[in-house]
Amino acid sequence: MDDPVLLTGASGHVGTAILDELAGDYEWRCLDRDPPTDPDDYPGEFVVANVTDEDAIRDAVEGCGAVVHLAGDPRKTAPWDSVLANNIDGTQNVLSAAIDAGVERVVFASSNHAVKHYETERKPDLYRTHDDFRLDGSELPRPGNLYGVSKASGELLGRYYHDEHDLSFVAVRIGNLTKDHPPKDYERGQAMWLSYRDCAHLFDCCLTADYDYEIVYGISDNDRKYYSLENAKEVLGYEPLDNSADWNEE
Ligand SMILES: NC(=O)C1=CN([C@@H]2O[C@H](COP(=O)(O)OP(=O)(O)OC[C@H]3O[C@@H](n4cnc5c(N)ncnc54)[C@H](O)[C@@H]3O)[C@@H](O)[C@H]2O)C=CC1
Ligand SMILES: O=C1O[C@H](COP(=O)(O)O)[C@@H](O)[C@H](O)[C@H]1O
Repeated sequence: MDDPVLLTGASGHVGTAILDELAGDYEWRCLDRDPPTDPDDYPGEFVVANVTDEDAIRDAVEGCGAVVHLAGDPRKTAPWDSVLANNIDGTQNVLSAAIDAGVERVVFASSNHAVKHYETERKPDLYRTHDDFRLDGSELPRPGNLYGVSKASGELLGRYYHDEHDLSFVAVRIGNLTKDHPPKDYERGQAMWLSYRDCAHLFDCCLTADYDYEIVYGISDNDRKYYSLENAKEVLGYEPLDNSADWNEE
């Protein structure tokens, strides 16, 4: 990817995990609604803008070859007015501007909460190693909250822009990104743990592989798991290094 990559929500946890490893690998254009404490902490240009601001997003995406779209309200308790504006309208603005600017691919931060109700009738067994139930990305969403509905909506917007405008789009249903070690005393979190370095590697794969429209799961190679990594491995070349079982905290 020679053209700039727009990274929305650059100041957050996922943005930090990506930039920690990949700051020097792309020409980044970072964007966040909050100004950075120190712009020198970020590679390239830093754009302060809200993804709900159509004109600002059109300017920000100009000349980019790809967008990694992370910005949004990440709270699983987020109310409808917030996810409607920040997550659904914001994603529509980003995708629409990307198409008009000729952007080739968009990588979208979706979530485990888009499919959380698959767990309802299977927990806690599906969090344990003896259970071989897997979601593989081909299933319909079953959101666990309005935040999950907004993430499923982002996936659907991507589907539309792929089919209508040939945009390469991948939705990464991120599990539980936690720095340094898996969540403690939390089986579900251990089953969907995503380490920082695996996160960066997965988004790197999303920026380099060839695909049309994909939904992949973003977790490390945990012994406990109920999300399949096959699609991410086969389509994107994802090779995770971490496994929550290595921490032996269960
Ligand atoms: N951290 C995790 O384990 C997971 C994260 N995700 C998704 O990944 C994305 C990033 O999550 P985190 O980095 O954890 O969240 P975060 O809250 O740490 O970072 C989000 C960033 O986006 C910015 N932002 C929020 N609304 C914005 C708007 N309207 N316009 C511009 N910037 C805006 C915030 O200022 C913040 O810097 C979110 O879309 C979240 O839903 C999905 C699943 C798991
Ligand atoms: O989508 C998200 O998921 C993670 C993990 O979910 P949780 O139910 O284990 O908390 C969450 O931490 C993050 O805030 C959210 O954006």
